[in-house]
Amino acid sequence: MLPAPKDAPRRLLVSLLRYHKPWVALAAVLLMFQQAAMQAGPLLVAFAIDRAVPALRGDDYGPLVLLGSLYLVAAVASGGLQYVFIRVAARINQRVLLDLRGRIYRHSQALSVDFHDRYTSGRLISRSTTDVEALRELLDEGLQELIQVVLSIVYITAMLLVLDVGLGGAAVLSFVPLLMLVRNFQKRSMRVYRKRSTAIAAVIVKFAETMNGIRPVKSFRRERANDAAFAELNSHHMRVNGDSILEMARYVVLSRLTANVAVAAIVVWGAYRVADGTLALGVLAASALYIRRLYDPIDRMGMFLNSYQSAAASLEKIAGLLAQEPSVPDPAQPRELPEREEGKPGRSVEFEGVSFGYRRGGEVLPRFDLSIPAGETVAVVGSTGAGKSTLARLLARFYDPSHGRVLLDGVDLRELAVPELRRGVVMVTQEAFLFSGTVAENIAIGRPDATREQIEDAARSIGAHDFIRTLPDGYDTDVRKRGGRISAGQRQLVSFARALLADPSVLILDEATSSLDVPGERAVQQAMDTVLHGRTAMVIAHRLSTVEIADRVLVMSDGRIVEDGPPAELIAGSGRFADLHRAWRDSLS
Ligand SMILES: Nc1ncnc2c1ncn2[C@@H]1O[C@H](COP(=O)(O)OP(=O)(O)OP(=O)(O)O)[C@@H](O)[C@H]1O
Repeated sequence: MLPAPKDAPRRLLVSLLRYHKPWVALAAVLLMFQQAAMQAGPLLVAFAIDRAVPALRGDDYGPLVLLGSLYLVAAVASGGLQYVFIRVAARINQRVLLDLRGRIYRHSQALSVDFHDRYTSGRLISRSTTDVEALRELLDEGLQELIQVVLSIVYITAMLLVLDVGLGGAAVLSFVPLLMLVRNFQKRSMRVYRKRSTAIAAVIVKFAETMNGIRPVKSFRRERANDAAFAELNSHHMRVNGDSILEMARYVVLSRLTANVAVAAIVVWGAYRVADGTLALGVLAASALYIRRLYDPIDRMGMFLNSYQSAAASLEKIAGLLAQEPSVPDPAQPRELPEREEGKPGRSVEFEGVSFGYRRGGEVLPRFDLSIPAGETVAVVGSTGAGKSTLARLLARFYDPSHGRVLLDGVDLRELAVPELRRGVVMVTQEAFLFSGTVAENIAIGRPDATREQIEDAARSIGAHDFIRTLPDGYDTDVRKRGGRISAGQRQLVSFARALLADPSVLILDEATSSLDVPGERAVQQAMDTVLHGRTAMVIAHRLSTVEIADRVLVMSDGRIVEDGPPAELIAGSGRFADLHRAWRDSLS
């Protein structure tokens, strides 16, 4: 679980309700009047028995008619107030939930890549679905229950004391064991609810992971193994859920038993006193009704505690998530990039005394310096795990270096204003991800204000225009609906068109490892030439043809740059790259 300050859940709830203070106050006032109207009933019964019945014997109908009318008015008022209250409460609750879901989304998106390396999307989905749902239950039912319970206890105790101090006092005393039960239930159920929230998150994580990786699942025939793993998580969730129901059942049974014993004792005592003549019959009848009503809320208190504990466990998790700070924060005093000279291609990049390690694990890139002049295309090669992607991610500022600085035209990336960084450096990743929306929208992601003409121009320059036109709705084809029809090579072309339109000064390209058919490969190669032209570029190269168009090659091994020079020079030498190049050539012949 993510760490959060101890009172973070409470503070989160308060901050969510902060904007709705007047409405919360109105809801509280409505409930106060509603409860007063509701609790007037037994008192009116006492008057009816002790006053109206004797008056009736003297043919005086007045008191009975009055009491009957009052009873009716109280019942109608109670119902009417309850209706208005429900509407007000729904208004508050829906807005609070809207706000919370929005906060979770915005915050999760703002957190840095290293957070998402650790915290799976399944867990995030669980936070914004089941955990928000737990809060909804608390707000929709729980809080209303709580206020009603507290108010009815206060009103009823006051009524009982007014009717008869002895009976009232006895009823108050009987609350001591009940409160002890409540406390005990609260402690035990919190543990269970924490476990339950984790268990349901595990179910969702497994689900999301399987469906995200459905292709490898199919190709490795993982269905059975996954079914077994899922069944285990699913039944664990069921067991933990069962535990929470048992806790509730235990509480309900014990509290009812205690309440019934108390009612019996008080009624027996009251009956003796009526027989003695120290208590009026109407007062006993009203007291018995009130005492029943007094203990009724104890069950409902259980319901409230149930939803409260469940919501508290969920709020704890949500608060933990919201307390996370981005590890790659926006600069406090953002700096602009210097004006670009007319005709100068791209911007210069400088890694100055940089070293880096991921949060989990040791140092991946030991201290190094690297200078890339503006307009240069650098191909980075090396064996798997050598640190090529890590180098690229530092330049894209997915992570900040542990030591040293990465400079763009002399400005530290950490100080660079966010829009400048967005325009300055763009990374095209291997998977060429397409978002839901049309092809045109996908191309325009880096420049939302682009006109249709500019979008089509970019696609044309990349060589994607012809295939896009053959799609069912051309540029307006929804990529998710037709996702299956856009091949890997075409997806890459779309992502190149996107990069070309965004027109960054520095382009980082993680070349796809998956090989395409020969025409597809050629099209992608040409598109790459176009997109790299006129800017500074870093390409993680997996193809010989890519290396050959680079001005310079960096060979990486174990996080170090072991060779650095123009491709022709390195090929002619006797180093690692020359070996690699020979192997490549051999594989082509
Ligand atoms: N998110 C991460 N968290 C922790 N360690 C990581 C992370 N990403 C990469 N590493 C580690 O950093 C080292 C360098 O990885 P990197 O992905 O930069 O290599 P690469 O040269 O790009 O490899 P490939 O060609 O296979 O993509 C590896 O040892 C890897 O295990």
